[in-house]
Amino acid sequence: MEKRLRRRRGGDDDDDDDADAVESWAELVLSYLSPRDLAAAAATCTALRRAAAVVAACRAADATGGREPRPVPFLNPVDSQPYAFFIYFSSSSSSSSNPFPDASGCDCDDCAIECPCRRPDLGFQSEIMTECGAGCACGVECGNRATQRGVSVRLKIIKGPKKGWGLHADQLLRRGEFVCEYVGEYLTTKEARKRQKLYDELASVGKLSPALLVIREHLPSGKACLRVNIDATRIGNVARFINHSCDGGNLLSILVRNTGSLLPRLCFFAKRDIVEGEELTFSYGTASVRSNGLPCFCGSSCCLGVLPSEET
Ligand SMILES: C[S@@+](CC[C@H](N)C(=O)[O-])C[C@H]1O[C@@H](n2cnc3c(N)ncnc32)[C@H](O)[C@@H]1O
Repeated sequence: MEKRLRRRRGGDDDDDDDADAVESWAELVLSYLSPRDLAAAAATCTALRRAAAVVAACRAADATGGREPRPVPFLNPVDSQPYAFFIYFSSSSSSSSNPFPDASGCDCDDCAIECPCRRPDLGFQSEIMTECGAGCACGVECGNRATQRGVSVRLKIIKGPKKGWGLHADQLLRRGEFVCEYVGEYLTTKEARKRQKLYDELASVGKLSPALLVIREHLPSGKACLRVNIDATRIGNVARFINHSCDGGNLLSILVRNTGSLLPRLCFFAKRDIVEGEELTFSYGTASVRSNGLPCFCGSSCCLGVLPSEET
């Protein structure tokens, strides 16, 4: 950041000490400010205005802020909004180091060949997959941790006239290829209900694009159901930009459970070959559509006209 700032200023030697001080903490502080607060900070002095411009340009150039293997840029052919603001949390957060020494895990020489963490009856197209976890001896490069290395395919976030920002492939994605995890805050159902109410109010007047997902995992007994609430509205990753399609979309959503973990993670894989530039979509669900549902603009021939929204 410091180097970039200096380059942008053309190496002026007459910048005062205050400006240098600003540069040293600008990235740390300004990159956490909302666009409104960033603009307010920029209005206070020249040094902050320069620093804020760099922060804004960096955000637009890479939504991940360097936290994924590849940058994911924002592109906006619709209006002047340069980026969408949220706190980025990397999908590679599922650590391979073991914070719980007693946690169960495998000790294989090569998990890609045979591994107790891998359920052989499950695989691509199944609704649930299992991967090595924090208690396993293997590292992040293990062959049974395909969804734990972050977003390694090329993606871009493009704003559309009706659906807002959407996630697009920026390369050919092969059928079955891992795309990204749906990263966000895991909420209790009580908190999810509280937030959903607020989000509905804000969304109905166009002030927010909520990204609160409710997942239900039917447990093997068939008698119980685990409800998981993931809210990517304020804290999340690129998956928070995936829009809904009534035809089910081109992404397959699969629950992935790491050995030793109670909660599953929701991961997206290419359902078929997806060409460069194509928008990535999945179905938000066929659950009962609420009367205050937002209009759906997925454009598919089977569009219901209203966004599915689960009763929370
Ligand atoms: C998870 S966010 C997706 C990213 C969002 N488009 C944005 O700009 O941040 C979900 C929100 O996107 C919009 N959205 C998603 N799919 C849509 C669709 N098919 N038609 C209209 N709006 C859609 C709705 O506002 C929805 O609440």
